[in-house]
Amino acid sequence: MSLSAMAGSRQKLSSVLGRAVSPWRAEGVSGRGLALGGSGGHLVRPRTGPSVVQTYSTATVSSTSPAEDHSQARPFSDIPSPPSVPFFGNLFHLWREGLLSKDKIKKNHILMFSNMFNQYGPIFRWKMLNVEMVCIKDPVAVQELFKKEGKYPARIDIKPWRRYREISGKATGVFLSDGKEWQKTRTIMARPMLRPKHVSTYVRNLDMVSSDMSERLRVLQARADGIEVPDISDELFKWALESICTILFNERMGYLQDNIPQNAQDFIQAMHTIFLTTNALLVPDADVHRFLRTKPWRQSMEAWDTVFRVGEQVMDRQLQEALEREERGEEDEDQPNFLAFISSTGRLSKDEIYSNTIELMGAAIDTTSTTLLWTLYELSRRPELQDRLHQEVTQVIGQDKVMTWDDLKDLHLLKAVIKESLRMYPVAPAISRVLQEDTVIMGYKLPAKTCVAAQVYAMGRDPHLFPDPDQFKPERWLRTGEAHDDINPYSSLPFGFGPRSCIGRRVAEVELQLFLAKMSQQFVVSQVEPEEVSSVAQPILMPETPLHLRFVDRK
Ligand code: HEM
Repeated sequence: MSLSAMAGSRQKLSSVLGRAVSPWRAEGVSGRGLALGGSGGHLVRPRTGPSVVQTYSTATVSSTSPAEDHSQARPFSDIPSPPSVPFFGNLFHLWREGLLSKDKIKKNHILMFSNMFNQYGPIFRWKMLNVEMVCIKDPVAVQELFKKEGKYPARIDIKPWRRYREISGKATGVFLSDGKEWQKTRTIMARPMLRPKHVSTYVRNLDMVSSDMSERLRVLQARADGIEVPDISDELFKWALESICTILFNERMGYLQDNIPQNAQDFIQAMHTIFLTTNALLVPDADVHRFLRTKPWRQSMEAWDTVFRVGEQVMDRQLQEALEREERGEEDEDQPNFLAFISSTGRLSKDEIYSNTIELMGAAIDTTSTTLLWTLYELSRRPELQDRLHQEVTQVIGQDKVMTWDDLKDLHLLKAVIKESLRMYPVAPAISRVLQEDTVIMGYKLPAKTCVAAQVYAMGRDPHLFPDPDQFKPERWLRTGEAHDDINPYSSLPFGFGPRSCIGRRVAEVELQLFLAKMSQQFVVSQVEPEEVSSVAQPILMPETPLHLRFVDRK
């Protein structure tokens, strides 16, 4: 398919680049709706109708409709909370409990949130200086929260990231914008990112990426002479960057090799720095760090500079090459790509196109690669599960065939493995919404602007919601599984929910499916020294210690 075929409302490439060339036309894609459900017809998926069976039973107050009655609702101050003092809130209590030390903060998805639910029940509030939050882990309440998120759902403000845009004059992309601006951008980007018709066209290129990745693993394993593949997370970061760039630009970047361009390495490193400094910058407030020019502030700002510098270079080159091809009258694009599509709509400025594309590059690396890492870790502990996966993949795809979108639909066990991995290790341990109006949740009156966090990690590990929550059991997601009907779909929402949910969900799922299918065809993965690995949230949920994995060829 040519670039012209991807174009929308006749924007000229010249209007992105400032030169005169022929207009791009749009492909007419119909249908609507976001990727709310799982990916396989045989998997349990969130339902949007009335609440499903509530399996959580420790709620001290009713969480459903009667409580919506504002007149009967209890005041905000009645919500259980750790001991608090005026202005400082729970600061001293949390400090006394040791939850604010650098090491403990990383474990707070367990130490603070999971434990406080045990202590206070399925809803509690906490406050530290200017940050106040209500945490919930009742799936029915989570469903209520999303139902009431309003026309322009908003997450908690990640101030340091937003400040960078303000200071540098860069446009705000879909992740950080709110209100009408968010809605406009989201509507434009949802088409190439979420519609199956678009996403299915990325499969061919992504299949090549996963084949190359398998080859790379084979080479690295041979070099390691039967011992672990060194720096497996670094390899997965490169895989994630190669995958997303293939989707965004329809071009292979060549990142699956030993020496990748310094720019790409800088980009990956800068994204890690941005995540690693975020928690520190939120307390007491990003502006205090800015005023004092603290180390995390400087590191974060430099990292954003790097992300934009590299991202802009990549995009300048992509647009320039596209322009030159058009000027030569070449119709050499037989695959759609994201950049061509959003440029062609004519509804985003060049700065907005750049910021949004760079945000997608950034959002795609640590999320997808960490999910893959956790999945490999769990698979390495279940050789019999790997055999069943191998069987499924060889039955559906065979040994060498190029994988297609239709093939992926039939990989039910593989999809259940990914769902289970995300239940136990959700990249984002919590998902927040800032209430747009006064709202009653679980029988309490919450004023507008309250930040409510659905604690995804805590729900995923709740034995009332998932029997044996610390056991990796993909079977629970299969229709043939014994307990699947009891799973409340709102109890595992690793990609969030509703119109503000992860826009990269479908592409992430396809990338993971292709990688894991190829890997199951060809390798058995094992841990060099089997060991338990625990998680840290920084703020992405990552393994606390490096994983030592070995990939043994099945041939
Ligand atoms: C396993 C991989 C991934 C996970 C678990 C994940 C998870 C999430 C979550 C939890 C959110 C917040 C949703 C909400 O507030 O309801 C989110 C938002 C977002 N994600 Fe992902 N993500 C993944 C991969 C990706 C990829 C590959 C991309 C880019 C291609 C991406 C781009 C974004 C963007 C742009 C948003 C903000 C959307 C908006 O505000 O409208 N994510 N993601």
